[in-house]
Amino acid sequence: MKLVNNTVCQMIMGRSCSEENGEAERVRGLVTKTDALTKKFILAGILRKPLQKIGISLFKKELMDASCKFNEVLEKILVEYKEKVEEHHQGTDMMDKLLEVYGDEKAEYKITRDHIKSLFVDLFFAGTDTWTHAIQWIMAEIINNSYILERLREEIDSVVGKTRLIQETDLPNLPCLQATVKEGLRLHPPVPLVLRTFKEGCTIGGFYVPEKTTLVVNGYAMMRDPEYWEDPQEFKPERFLASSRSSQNDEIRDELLKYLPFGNGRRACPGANLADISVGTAIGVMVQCFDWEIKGDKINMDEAPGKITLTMAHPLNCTLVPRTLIPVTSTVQIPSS
Ligand code: HEM
Repeated sequence: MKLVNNTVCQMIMGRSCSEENGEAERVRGLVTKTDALTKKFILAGILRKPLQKIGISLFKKELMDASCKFNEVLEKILVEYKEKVEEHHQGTDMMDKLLEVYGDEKAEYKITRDHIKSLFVDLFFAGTDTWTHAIQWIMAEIINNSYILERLREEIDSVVGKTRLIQETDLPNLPCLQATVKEGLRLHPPVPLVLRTFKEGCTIGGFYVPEKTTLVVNGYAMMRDPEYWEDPQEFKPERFLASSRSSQNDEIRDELLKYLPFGNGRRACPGANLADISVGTAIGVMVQCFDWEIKGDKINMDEAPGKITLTMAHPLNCTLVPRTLIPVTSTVQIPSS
C-alpha cells in the first residue's frame, strides 16, 4: 500500500505523501474507507428509489464525512504545493499543469479547485487498492507454485543479471514475468464486477433491456468460465506465453472478449498500462531480491466476502530473506559506446 500510494502521489504531485505528519496514513485510511463506502453506495444506487419514497436517505452522513476528510487533506496538500511551487521543477507533474489551467483566466476550459481535488480522489481511489491487492494475490500464487518462482528467477537472472535491479524497460524481455502478472489478474481480478447503465433500450441476445437498466458484468466469472479457459481454476501463466498458442491471431481476438481485469470499451481502465508496468516491476524486484518464507505449506487463497475490491481473506504474511550477496543497485547501466 505504501509503495503504491507513494508512486501515485509522485506522479500526481511530484512528491510522496509525508509519513512524518501522518498525511500518508490519513490518505491510505481514506482510500480504505472509500472502498468500504463504494459498496454501500452501489447498494444505495440500486435501492435509492424505493427507499427515497419512504424518506430514507442512505449513507449520506458517512459519505459526507469521508468527502469532508478527503477535502481537508487535499486542500492542505494544494496550499502547501502552491507555497513551495518555486522549489519544484515547473511543468513536470500533473499538479503543475492543473494549477496552471486553474490560474489561467483565459483557459478554454475552466477548472475549479474542486475539479482538481475530485480528480485526485479518483486517481487515489482507482489506483491504490486495485494495484495493492493485485500485487498480494500474484505474490501469493508465486509462493504457492515454487516451479513458477524458479522459472521467473531463471528468466530475470539471465536477462537482467544479479548486479542491478529490474527496470520497467526490462519488461518486454521478460515474457514469463508478464504472463505471470496476466494470469494473476485473470484468476484474481481486483475489480471483479463492472457496471454499465443503458442510455437507451435495446435488444441483446433476444432479451429487451429497457433504458436506464444497470448491467453488472461479472468479469470474475467470465475469466473462470470453463467454456473459454482450459483448467480455469488453475494458476497457469504458460497459457499466456506465445509459444503455447496454436493460432495466435484468433487467440488474441478471443482474449479481448474474455480477458477483462481492466474492463472493456470506452470506459475501460485508463490506468491499465501503468498498472501492468508497475505491478510487473514490483513483482519482478520482489522475486529477484528475496526468498519468501511462510508458516505452513501453502498460503490460504480464500477470498474475503463482500468486498468491492477482491481481497485475500487472510492477508499475506511472510518473512523476506535477502537472496543475493552481490549488492544490487538501481542504477541503470549505460553502455559505454
Ligand atoms: C491492477 C491495477 C488495476 C486494475 C485491475 C484496474 C481495474 C479497473 C477496472 C475493471 C475498471 C472499470 C472498467 C470498466 O468499467 O470497463 C477501472 C476503472 C478505472 N481505473 Fe483502474 N485498475 C487498476 C489500476 C488503475 C490505476 C493505477 C489507475 C490510475 C492511477 C486507474 C484508474 C482508473 C480510473 C480513473 C477508472 C475509471 C474510468 C472511467 O470510469 O472512465 N486504475 N479500473
